[in-house]
Amino acid sequence: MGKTLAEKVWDQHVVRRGDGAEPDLLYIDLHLVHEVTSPQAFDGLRLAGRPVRRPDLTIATEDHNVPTVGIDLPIADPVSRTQVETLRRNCAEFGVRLHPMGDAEQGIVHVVGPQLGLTQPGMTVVCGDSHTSTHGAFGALAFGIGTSEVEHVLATQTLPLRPFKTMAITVEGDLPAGVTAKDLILAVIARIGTGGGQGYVLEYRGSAIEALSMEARMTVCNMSIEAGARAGMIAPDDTTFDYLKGRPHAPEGADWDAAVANWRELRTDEDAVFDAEVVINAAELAPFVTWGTNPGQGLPLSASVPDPEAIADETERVAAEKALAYMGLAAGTPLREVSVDTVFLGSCTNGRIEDLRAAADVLQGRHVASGVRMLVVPGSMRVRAQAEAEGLHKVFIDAGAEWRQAGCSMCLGMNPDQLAPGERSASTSNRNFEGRQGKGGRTHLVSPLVAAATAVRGTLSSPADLD
Ligand SMILES: CC(C)[C@H](C(=O)O)[C@@H](O)C(=O)O
Ligand code: SF4
Repeated sequence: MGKTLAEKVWDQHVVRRGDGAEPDLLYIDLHLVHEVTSPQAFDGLRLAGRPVRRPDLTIATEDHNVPTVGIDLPIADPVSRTQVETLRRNCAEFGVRLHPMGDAEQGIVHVVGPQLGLTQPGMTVVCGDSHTSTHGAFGALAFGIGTSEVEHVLATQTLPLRPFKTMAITVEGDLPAGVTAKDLILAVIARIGTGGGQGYVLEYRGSAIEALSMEARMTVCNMSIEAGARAGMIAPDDTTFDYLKGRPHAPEGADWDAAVANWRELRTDEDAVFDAEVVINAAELAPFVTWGTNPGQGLPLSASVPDPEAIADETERVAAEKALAYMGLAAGTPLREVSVDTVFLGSCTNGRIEDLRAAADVLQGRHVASGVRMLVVPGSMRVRAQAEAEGLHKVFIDAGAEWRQAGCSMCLGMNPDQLAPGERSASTSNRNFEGRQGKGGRTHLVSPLVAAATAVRGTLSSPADLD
């Protein structure tokens, strides 16, 4: 029987087979590190007197706790400052490459790896961060790990793991105009639920996936974790290779040719069998927004806030009632009439250059509605520099949006970028949990196109509503 892409990558990395009784021991090709989940791992190494086994396969960046204004000043918040200073000390002591605040390569860990060409097809990639699934867009097996696993990888460059199940998410057809990768993945999560992917590696495939750009593929894989999956993957193809070629860490010359030849083998075999399969018709998708407090509580923008009474499943009904109470929404309200205070464009889901271009395109010659604040936070300093080279920052500033430095920012509000209690945002990030963007803050997950149109109209909108 043939193998799936995930199984191929897995098999190529087994250092020792556990044969069921014990987990397999897997070799890790790339370990990404940030300030939130690494301090105890470095402490553990220090206590045991161990070095970092492969500093050359380990790279750190400051992202979660960094402010997005005044980055030349000391960080005001003592907890954030300690986190960042601890990462700096640990990286210096253990010889790990770090991109600190202000550095040209600093940014969100999942934006930095791909843009440097560190993330490559067929690799195993880990990070103490759930959205490591992003890197699966390159055909890498990439997943988040806990802090004790971070320590294990730092010490040994391996990880004990039990095999995952595999699920194909096959999306055929063409996405309608104005429908993006973000809408696609929100629709997938609404369909399979936030627990639907549990225990699985998802492989996104089909003509709609093949047609996506590399950055759009990252948006899709990024949110695999929001369906509960361990990882999401897409088979590498010419889109992948074109994106990688010439990046700082991509192979060169004959090594490049050899690498591409190997990467072309990284496809699910015709006769491979997935443990589960979901089929989606791209032509039926529409701009999607969430109305609730988990990423599966989403609907097309043209719909209305659902009525919990009409939900048959008791658990879902109770969850919907609770979500609507928190979100301050009444059943039956058209989603297009929901007004927001804040628009956040950024995060490892939608903080890349194509996302900024898409939003700027909508904002060009328009203005953010009065009473609405819009934060534009590039996913990395490199994205920021590129946007400035293209003049996108001018479009944002002229439209009345705030042009910020790179980081996670309002995606989770571990820095000063937060919603006040009761405030409502349209956000291009990936989680709408209670309090995620600030205590009492209410989050609607949207695409960059919807974010920009919403900023202009002040209510949840798509660019088509602006004509
Ligand atoms: C802080 C970190 C551990 C966390 C994650 O694992 O995802 C964060 O990035 C998030 O998005 O909630
Ligand atoms: S941008 Fe958001 S989801 Fe991504 S790593 Fe940062 S906090 Fe997590």
